Amino acid sequence: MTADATPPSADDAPVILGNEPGSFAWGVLAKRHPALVEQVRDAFPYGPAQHAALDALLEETTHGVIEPLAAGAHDRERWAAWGQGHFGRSWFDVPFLWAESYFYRRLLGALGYFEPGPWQGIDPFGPFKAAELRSATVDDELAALDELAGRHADVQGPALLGASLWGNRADLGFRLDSGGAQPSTAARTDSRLVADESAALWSLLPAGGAAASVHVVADNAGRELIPDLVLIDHLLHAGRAVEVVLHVKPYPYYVSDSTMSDVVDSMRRLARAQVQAARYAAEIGRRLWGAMADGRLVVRAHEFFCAPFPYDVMPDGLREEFAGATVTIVKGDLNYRRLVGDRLWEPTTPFGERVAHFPGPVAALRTLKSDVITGLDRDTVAALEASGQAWRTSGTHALIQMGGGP
Ligand SMILES: O=P(O)(O)OC[C@@]1(O)O[C@H](CO)[C@@H](O)[C@@H]1O
Repeated sequence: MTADATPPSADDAPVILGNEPGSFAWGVLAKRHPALVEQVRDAFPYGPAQHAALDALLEETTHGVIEPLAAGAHDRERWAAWGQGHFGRSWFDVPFLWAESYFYRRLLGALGYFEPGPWQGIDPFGPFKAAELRSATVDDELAALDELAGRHADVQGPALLGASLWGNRADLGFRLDSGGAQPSTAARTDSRLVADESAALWSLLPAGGAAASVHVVADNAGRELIPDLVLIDHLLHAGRAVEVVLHVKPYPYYVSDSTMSDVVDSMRRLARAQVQAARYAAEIGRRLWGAMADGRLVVRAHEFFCAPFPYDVMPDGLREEFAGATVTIVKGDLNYRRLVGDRLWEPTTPFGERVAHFPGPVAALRTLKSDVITGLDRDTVAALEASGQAWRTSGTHALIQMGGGP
């Protein structure tokens, strides 16, 4: 990673680019994206036009320069504006956040996702998401919920928050780098929270308080979305919240990010868990179904969630929505990068300072899977650095941080 030539202000840290060989960002562009193109290619019986488009995308992203969207693309104007100054440059020389986001838009475009025709709306990551949802690991995780049935809200709440937090480790893009290995329970128990401000979150959501409006900005489908939904059910059922708004992506993104159809699949998986003798999971599924029906749980898919920008430039409509929330829970690594800015911050940069732009209280729940980090105390940073581990990027560490505007 190197500094952008023109950082917005002298006080800001360098914007992350992908042009330093060996860096995390470089690895994503040079290795993770090409591997993903091949995985997707093998997962569907695509025709010659799609294969040719994938070949061209592979060549462009690894050796070429960034091309604009094709004439006639429904969002060509929008991306032309979003990408000013980037077209014609190497994919490695523009902000990493922008390059990744545009890569997913282009990958879907190459497969005919947006065009009227037989491939329109077919999620290229669907087979990977479906396999995860069918897995025995999910059976076990749903069955384990029975242990929480009937327990006090103060026991359920922290347990379910932890499940939602560590669910973020189950990220299909991340597994492209980890040889397809599922994160093991052993790895999870070795893992550490580098910051835990969950007490401040719970203070906004007392059980039985029931006046809160909670927004949840979702991240991955499957093994992350299920615990997110279970946490949402807990907030509603324990009277910690009167309504929850769940924000998902408008189209498939970053491999496993949740779309509306993933919400439906996860809710079905919960509601049908009875057959795996996971009774409490099934009860939760039915309650969530009911909450959707009576409007206490609402799902939204704003286009900004697939935009290549940090959240400090979110559009006014979205800003107003978050301003009305008691708290917004923001899940995952990418959302964290967008929340604090995709820059090489000093790890001790106060998180609160970085998210002062957010229009209301915000809680970040994230396992660490990229170089961006803020809000750590000096001792924690020293211990992490001394550990010799790849603590920033390996997903072995996690955080819960609180901040936000008025
Ligand atoms: O947002 P998530 O699912 O927690 O993580 C997304 C991720 O896997 O993708 C990016 C690299 O492609 C990194 O920011 C991060 O490692």
